[in-house]
Amino acid sequence: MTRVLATGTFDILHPGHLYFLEQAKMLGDELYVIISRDVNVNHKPTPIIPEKQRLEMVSALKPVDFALLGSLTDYFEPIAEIQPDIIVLGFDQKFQEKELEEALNKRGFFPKVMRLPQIGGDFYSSRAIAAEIIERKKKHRPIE
Ligand SMILES: Cc1cc2nc3c(=O)[nH]c(=O)nc-3n(C[C@H](O)[C@H](O)[C@H](O)COP(=O)(O)O)c2cc1C
Ligand SMILES: Nc1ncnc2c1ncn2[C@@H]1O[C@H](COP(=O)(O)OP(=O)(O)OP(=O)(O)O)[C@@H](O)[C@H]1O
Repeated sequence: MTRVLATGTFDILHPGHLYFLEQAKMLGDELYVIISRDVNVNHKPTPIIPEKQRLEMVSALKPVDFALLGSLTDYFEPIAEIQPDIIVLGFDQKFQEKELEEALNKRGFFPKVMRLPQIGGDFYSSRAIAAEIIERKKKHRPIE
């Protein structure tokens, strides 16, 4: 049994997320997904969708066997529980493969870390969807 782990915010779901999770699942037999905690999303605007709802939606996706909320304080805590054989990184995740692998090795974990590709599409990004909603709202605002 090969256990794959993917991580992310998954705020407003789109086919880019689905592609990422499908590719991840194809690398092994079971796919675990860690959902970022609201308080830990500091590298971009705070998610619109609260963490429990993000978890509920990701859990329901076909490639996902088990999704869970991440730790509030220690990113290595869920890794110890899950014991993944492979950790996948998305095309835009800031972690570097080698650095992450070294940090994991220091703590006694030896998964393979792999970077997955991007799939293009106009609304294949949560922020692009949010930006479009704001633009349309502006256009349809009645003239005062
Ligand atoms: C190996 C690994 C473990 C992670 N564990 C947690 C965690 O326990 N709690 C959390 O809030 N975020 C955790 N994250 C962070 C994210 O889920 C995500 O990578 C981060 O928010 C940036 O990616 P995004 O912009 O695609 O959401 C982890 C990330 C990695 C790579
Ligand atoms: N178009 C895409 N193609 C492939 N992977 C994607 C795509 N969009 C998101 N992902 C991956 O899905 C995971 C979760 O992504 P995240 O929650 O950051 O969504 P996002 O749409 O990239 O968000 P934002 O637009 O706010 O940056 C990340 O690993 C990310 O690389």
